[in-house]
Amino acid sequence: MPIFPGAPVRGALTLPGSKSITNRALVLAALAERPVTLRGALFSRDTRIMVAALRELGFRVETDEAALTITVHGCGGEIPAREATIDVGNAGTAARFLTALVCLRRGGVYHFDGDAAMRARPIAGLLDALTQQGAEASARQFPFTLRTAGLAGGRVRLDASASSQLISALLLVAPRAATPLRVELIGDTVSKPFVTMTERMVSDFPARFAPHTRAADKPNPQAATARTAEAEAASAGGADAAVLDYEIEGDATAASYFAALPVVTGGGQLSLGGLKLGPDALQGDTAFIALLAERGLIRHEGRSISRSAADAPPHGIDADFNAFSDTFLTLAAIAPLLKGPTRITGIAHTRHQETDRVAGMARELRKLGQHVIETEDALEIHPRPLVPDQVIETYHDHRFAMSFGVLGCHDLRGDGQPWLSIKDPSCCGKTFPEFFDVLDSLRQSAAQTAAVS
Ligand SMILES: O=C(O)C1=C[C@@H](OP(=O)(O)O)[C@@H](O)[C@H](O)C1
Ligand SMILES: C=C(OP(=O)(O)O)C(=O)O
Repeated sequence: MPIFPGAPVRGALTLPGSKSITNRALVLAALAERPVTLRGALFSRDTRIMVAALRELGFRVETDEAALTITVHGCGGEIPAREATIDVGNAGTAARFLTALVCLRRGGVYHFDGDAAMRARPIAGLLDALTQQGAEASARQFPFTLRTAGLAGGRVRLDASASSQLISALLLVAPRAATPLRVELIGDTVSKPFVTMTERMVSDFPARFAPHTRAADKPNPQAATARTAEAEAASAGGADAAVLDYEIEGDATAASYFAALPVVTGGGQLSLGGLKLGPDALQGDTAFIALLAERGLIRHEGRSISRSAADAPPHGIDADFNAFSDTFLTLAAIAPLLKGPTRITGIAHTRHQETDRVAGMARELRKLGQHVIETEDALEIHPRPLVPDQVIETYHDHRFAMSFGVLGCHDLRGDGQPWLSIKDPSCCGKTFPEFFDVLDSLRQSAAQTAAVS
């Protein structure tokens, strides 16, 4: 698909719901003792995979895509289906969170598989930890069958150096273990803000249960009191009042593309609806916007991102992206337009994501004429004149499609004509199905503004 470049963007857009928050909230709601409605939920391939899997496991889940709501009828920590086949696609969150979730059931048999890419993604560390709790896995990567034994709790050793999602998976189910689960980490932790997000969501979720208590076999006086209070509130307000609401933040990783856009189109101003900032915000990926603002590439005030044609030329950035690595591709893709080299470190773990992102990014940038130095953990991009008329390979990775989609908005030849094409742009459906429509409508409104002024 050719990308049409645009004039300086000006306008407002609403971000889709966060993938990470939606998929965590779906799991927490499935574990809750009363129904929860997620509002502003993301509807994309990754969240549909999670919804389908929860239904496969016997949970009642109602979706209303027009209203962006999903209502989950949780089963208080029980997993209804004793046997199920679960397809996790290429959704890391679904793959890791569901593997841990099913282990709450004693005597269950669950068959897991995913896309070809998922068969190469890390899961062994989590399976090893769950094995310490009595589960038996037929293999140490997808596909595998998991025979489950419930979660007894106690000490569990976990190697999560490949992905923070392995930690989050255990943290989401830990409060439902029969006794406290103590996770001892072996090796380094990557993507730390996502672990904090999990901890905060587990403790703040509206339909929170009393930790380490299974209603059926381990009554706890405190939990019983909480449940009675909830039941009274529900009967006083009628059936609808029993449904709790949970608001999903706009996706901060998706926001990175629009934060980069004014740099690419030579200025403009965008308002990012749904972006949540401040101490209550859950997503560490907002650090990307702060980084661009701090280094003078954009101005940033609340939800507004801007850049004026009169601003100093944007310079290359040297930064450690370990904590917000999904956004490194956004910066790497626009690095050819920056003055001087860009150096991105802390990204070795992204070699095991949708694709080997470090190698893939180096390959695509070289195709565009850039001088790229690739090491295990880093990329150094030295800008060179862009080579037009290239087709960007996306490797089934939404972030390649969206990042290079943003670069393509730069009017390289100054004639408003496409100079870059994206192969398989629909892979952005993993987290942001409407991405290219939003980009196109911003381009059209920028063109109208340019024609009027
Ligand atoms: O927990 C999460 O929601 C995520 C954690 C990160 O993965 P890793 O911990 O594998 O880096 C991130 O890249 C992914 O998009 C979402
Ligand atoms: C790494 C990503 O996804 P996943 O949740 O599949 O790990 C991502 O969205 O960039």
